[in-house]
Amino acid sequence: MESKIKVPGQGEKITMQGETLNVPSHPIIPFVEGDGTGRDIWRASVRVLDAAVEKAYGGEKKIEWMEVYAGEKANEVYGEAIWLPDETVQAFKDYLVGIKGPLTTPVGGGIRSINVALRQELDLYACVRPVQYFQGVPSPVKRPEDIDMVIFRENTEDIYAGIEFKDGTPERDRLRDFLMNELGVNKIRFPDTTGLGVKTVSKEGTERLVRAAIQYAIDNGRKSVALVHKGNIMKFTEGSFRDWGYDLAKREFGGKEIDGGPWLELPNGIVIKDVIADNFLQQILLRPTDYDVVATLNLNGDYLSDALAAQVGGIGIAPGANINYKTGHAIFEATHGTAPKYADKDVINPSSVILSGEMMLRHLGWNEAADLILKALDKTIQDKTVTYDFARDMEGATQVKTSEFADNIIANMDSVK
Ligand SMILES: NC(=O)C1=CN([C@@H]2O[C@H](COP(=O)(O)OP(=O)(O)OC[C@H]3O[C@@H](n4cnc5c(N)ncnc54)[C@H](OP(=O)(O)O)[C@@H]3O)[C@@H](O)[C@H]2O)C=CC1
Ligand SMILES: O=C(O)CCC(=O)C(=O)O
Ligand SMILES: [Mg+2]
Repeated sequence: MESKIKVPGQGEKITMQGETLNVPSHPIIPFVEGDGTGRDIWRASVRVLDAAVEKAYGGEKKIEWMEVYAGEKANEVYGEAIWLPDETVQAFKDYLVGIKGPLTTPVGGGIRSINVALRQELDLYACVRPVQYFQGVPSPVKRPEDIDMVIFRENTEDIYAGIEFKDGTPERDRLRDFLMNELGVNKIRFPDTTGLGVKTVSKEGTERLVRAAIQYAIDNGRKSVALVHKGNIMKFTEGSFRDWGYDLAKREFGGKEIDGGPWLELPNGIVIKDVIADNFLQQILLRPTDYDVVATLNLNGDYLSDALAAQVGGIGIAPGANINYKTGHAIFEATHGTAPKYADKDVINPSSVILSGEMMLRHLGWNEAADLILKALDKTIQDKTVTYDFARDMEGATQVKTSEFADNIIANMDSVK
């Protein structure tokens, strides 16, 4: 099939030297615009990212953007029902670092998640979602400023991986019969209408995620890493996640038991602890300062990241990254989805993708441009010129469009520099 990707005439690939990224001054970075509100958000975000780089480096550095296609736009561009073209996956592999907007996944039947597929194809095992509060953002809790957490969500395993068999299919019948006849699973109801899913959690998958979380805590001077799980019920998946996490912290990071365990303290004072997921959900509302870096399984991480985002103002301001720390592959993306009811209305909050871009710039070592984005976004919120989601609960706010919000951030870069 003829390639639809136009490689920019200028710019170079980002490469990996050992375990370090080698970033040219004009890196080629693939992007997927995204479905639904992705279009408005990307249009606004790319202007903010380019302006930050231009203002921080005066033209010495520049991102050469390369559009690659996935989701609904891939169907349009390739002219058939192709959701994730091979050349898109290959481009993310070849160029190492990319960014994407949200992509639609139908509920029930239809295609499986392209977002999940990309994470699996590139083995982007850590989904890193920082949750921080920007002063002035309306929040449903009394002290949102107490929330400062970074979620490390395992990104390639668990029930989220989609090993499922629909009721009434021969595959479901075979798996059910195997469970009942070969493994003696006969104490639960198994009506014919049962759908079956498989939850996979491995030691290797757990260790590389927990290792990344602890390393992040060490590198960033954080206080604790909490292993969040439902290991009392799912003993050999979520329970093992907890046990393997503690073992790794002892073996590789010198963790010593506090008062006979299971909590540990690392030589630099970082506490490794664990908490059962339902309890965690109430504690983050009541005592968020008890939590800092969080390491958790895939589905828990999905739920927790939206819940925590709500506490600091909503998923409109919740960024993220999907990273493989060994290969250097990374795709940055917001926590939220396509929010289809707002598509093409130029109203949605672009902050999550802008902040995902900010994380990407920091990942490249372009901290000056990243800092500029944070400061300018902060000022824009302080000025109370915000999109509908913040304006509806912010006294004295002026509601602006997605594109205007981006204009204001760019304009504010000069005053905060
Ligand atoms: N990584 C990805 O690509 C993801 C894709 N999805 C997919 O997106 C589709 C829609 O999912 P859905 O469950 O509705 O979740 P969404 O995250 O798309 O939207 C849920 C609600 O969150 C609020 N919201 C979302 N984005 C923003 C934003 N940028 N600014 C302000 N508010 C925002 C809106 O709330 P309000 O109505 O209050 O204004 C919106 O109605 C599904 O197909 C799903 O699979 C979902 C999550 C991640
Ligand atoms: O892939 C999807 O459609 C949903 C993904 C999601 O909710 C997430 O990554 O947080
Ligand atoms: Mg989600």
